[in-house]
Amino acid sequence: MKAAKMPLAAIGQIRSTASLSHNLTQCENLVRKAAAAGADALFLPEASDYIASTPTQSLSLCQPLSTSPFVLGLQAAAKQHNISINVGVHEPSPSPSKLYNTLLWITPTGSITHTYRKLHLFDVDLSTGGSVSLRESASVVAGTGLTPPFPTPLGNMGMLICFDVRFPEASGALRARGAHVITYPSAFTVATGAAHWETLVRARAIETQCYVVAAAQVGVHDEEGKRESWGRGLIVDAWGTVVARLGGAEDEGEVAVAEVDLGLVERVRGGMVLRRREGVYGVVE
Ligand SMILES: O=C(O)CNC(=O)[C@H](CS)NC(=O)CCC(=O)C(=O)O
Repeated sequence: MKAAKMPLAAIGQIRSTASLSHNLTQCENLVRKAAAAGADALFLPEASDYIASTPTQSLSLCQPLSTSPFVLGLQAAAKQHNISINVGVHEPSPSPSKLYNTLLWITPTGSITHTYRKLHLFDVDLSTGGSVSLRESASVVAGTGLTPPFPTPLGNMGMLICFDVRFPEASGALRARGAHVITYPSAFTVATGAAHWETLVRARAIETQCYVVAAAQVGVHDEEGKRESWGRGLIVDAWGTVVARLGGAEDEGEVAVAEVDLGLVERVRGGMVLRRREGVYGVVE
């Protein structure tokens, strides 16, 4: 008997700028490529709608999900190509001076069925391993909770964003609530990407025994050259093996695909049971 076809995941790599229409065109091209490759879902990076140069510009570009031409355009593309889309965007918050860093799940009918708002904000001032100074909290307000994993054609989906990858408690909680796949759309800096990106993504896959899908922004986002992202999107299986990978700037506008084998997830989990100990982790003497 022929084995049932496994679901196929695609990651897409883009270089968002402050032009929403340019970014939508890039993403629509990736939807076409992913659909042509037979993918069931396309995973796009964090902040696919735009990357601004200043907090003021970011606020001025932000639109409600229900009227954003970027979001509406991707909903239409999902429907046209009969594919699910996971995409990071900005979303207005109740505060007039802050927005949310939000992740959307769009179904092949074009509906937004699940959202997640980034919990951990990237406020850093680094001198080790390159100089990085970014203050996400200047324009972003953190979300207040995890989105429980939900069923998709690829298995139960857990959603997190970028800097969240440094907090294993978050991915661990999603695994405990039934995730088979965890997504981390990202815009890693070049300095921290070179030092940590692949190690962090693979570690989250290994310890949660989940597939991890990590689509990434790549290249220089602004004319002044102030923001540059590391790229190198990855799909990692539940054993920690990299099953799809994109490179740096040469892979702007590219997709990479991998099958999601839920049988592998079960075999990895059954063969190595990561049983938590009760009553010990909360206490450090
Ligand atoms: O600014 C936007 O609009 C989009 N958001 C981002 O690019 C965010 C916040 S500045 N970047 C990260 O979280 C990088 C994390 C990172 O690089 C690390 O953990 O090392």
